Amino acid sequence: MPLATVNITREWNRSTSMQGQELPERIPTRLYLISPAEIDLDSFETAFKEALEGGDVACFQLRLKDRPRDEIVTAAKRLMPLAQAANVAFLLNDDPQLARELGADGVHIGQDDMPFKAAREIVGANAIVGVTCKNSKHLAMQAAENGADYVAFGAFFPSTTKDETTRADVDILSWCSGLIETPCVAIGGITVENAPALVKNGADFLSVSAGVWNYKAGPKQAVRDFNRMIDKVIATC
Ligand SMILES: Cc1ncc(COP(=O)(O)OP(=O)(O)O)c(N)n1
Ligand SMILES: Cc1nc(C(=O)O)sc1CCOP(=O)(O)O
Ligand SMILES: [Mg+2]
Repeated sequence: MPLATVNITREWNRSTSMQGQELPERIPTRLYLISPAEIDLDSFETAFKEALEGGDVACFQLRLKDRPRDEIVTAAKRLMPLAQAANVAFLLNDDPQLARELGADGVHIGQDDMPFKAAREIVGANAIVGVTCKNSKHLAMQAAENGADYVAFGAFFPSTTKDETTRADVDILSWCSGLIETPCVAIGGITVENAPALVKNGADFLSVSAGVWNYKAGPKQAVRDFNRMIDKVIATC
């Protein structure tokens, strides 16, 4: 399985403070893009290429909900090479078996999907397996103990992409980044304008769909503006 060289890990840079102690510096939060639930492949491929041209993106998740398998396969075969050529991890939503068959870099599973251990068994130790934890510290600790590569909290804001969500508070991001090594992903209605609080509170990744694909100035400018916002916020941390 071609594994993108992107590591979903949180490493701490170290710098020496004035008093000579070592202080960890924040690794900048990174973007994790999610496809719309339904796409026209030709026009989305154009938008996807534009987003990748806009700047740093860590991951992309293909999340075609309730679409025929052959449509998902066709989209993955078109989009995955673009992602991996740009060193962006390509994840599939919901379906570990299909992720493995497609040679994806990983899979995202929620609480109503296949259990983590079964998913890990299918995709193997080298693939990325992320887990939805909504607003639950218990789910996050359980996923981390099981070996999840990231835990996803949300929704932090109302989402136009997913109807049924559980509201999460930014405190869970600072709790997670202060307690567990597993990287934390923030998701749900995230925009350039409302994301600073998520970055400030320790989100390792911002998982965004409409905030990029529906951005007024286009997906390339969206990625650029998200990264500029992240750099600005991290500089003040
Ligand atoms: C990064 C990320 N976080 C959460 C989700 C939601 O997953 P799930 O709860 O399984 O809901 P669906 O996306 O399957 O509708 C996600 N996909 N990605
Ligand atoms: C896929 C997904 N999961 C969520 C959760 O709360 O678990 S919110 C969501 C949709 C993310 O898209 P947008 O950035 O357009 O809100
Ligand atoms: Mg799911």
